[in-house]
Amino acid sequence: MVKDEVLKEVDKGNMLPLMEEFYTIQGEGFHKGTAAYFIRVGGCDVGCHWCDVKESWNAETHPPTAIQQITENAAKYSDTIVITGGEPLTWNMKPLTDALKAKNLKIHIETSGAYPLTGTWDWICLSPKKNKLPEGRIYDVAHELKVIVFNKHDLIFAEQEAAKTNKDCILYLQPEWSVRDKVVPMIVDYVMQNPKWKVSLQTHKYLNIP
Ligand SMILES: C[S@@+](CC[C@H](N)C(=O)[O-])C[C@H]1O[C@@H](n2cnc3c(N)ncnc32)[C@H](O)[C@@H]1O
Ligand SMILES: Nc1nc2[nH]cc(C(=O)O)c2c(=O)[nH]1
Ligand code: SF4
Ligand SMILES: [Mg+2]
Repeated sequence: MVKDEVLKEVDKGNMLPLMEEFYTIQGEGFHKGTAAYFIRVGGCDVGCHWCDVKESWNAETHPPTAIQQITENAAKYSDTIVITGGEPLTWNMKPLTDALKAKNLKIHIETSGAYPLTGTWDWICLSPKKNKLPEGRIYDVAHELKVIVFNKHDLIFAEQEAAKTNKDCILYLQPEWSVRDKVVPMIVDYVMQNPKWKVSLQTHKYLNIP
């Protein structure tokens, strides 16, 4: 395919810049401990200074890949697929989620919500970022809110974001990895004082798995 055609297919969501795929254990949030196949889509301009996958940001460094290929491969590994990135909602997720659904797979997303929600999802983990806030209906449909705590102010931000969510949304505070020793005691204290929140840890990093 020539470059222009590829760009058009990426625009429609029929091809996606694929950074990596791996079968692992979901490390974070509600489904932690559950085996799942991860699809990491490149491209993100949210710019979190502590992002643990900065190599994902530049979409041009990740090969545009046909969703049929992504889907057929993923189906071999697991009945639960996690779409992450980068920021997956940079792209139209409808073709990918339609194709995964046609294979009867459960589809989860990890998203900052910085761009409009596309695709159909069995589980939405919304991890909002101060520098590019989610807008619109994602708060109404998110299954879990996962706020990363880098400093004390993030607890105030967490409450502001929780106030926008639906009543069934499960609320998590997750330590930013590089400052975990400092913020874990603060989070523990906060959750005991405010038990509507739960703690989420990046357990895959403790397990030394992807
Ligand atoms: C790399 S992001 C990709 C998906 C999407 N861009 C997002 O931010 O939700 C996956 C998850 O890891 C979290 N995360 C990224 N860097 C982290 C870090 N240094 N410490 C803790 N969580 C982090 C994000 O907040 C998000 O919940
Ligand atoms: N094991 C594992 N669990 C995860 N949960 C969310 C992740 C992500 O980067 O989106 C992630 C990841 O990178 N690895
Ligand atoms: S939104 Fe997600 S992928 Fe983008 S910089 Fe922030 S943590 Fe990284
Ligand atoms: Mg990760």
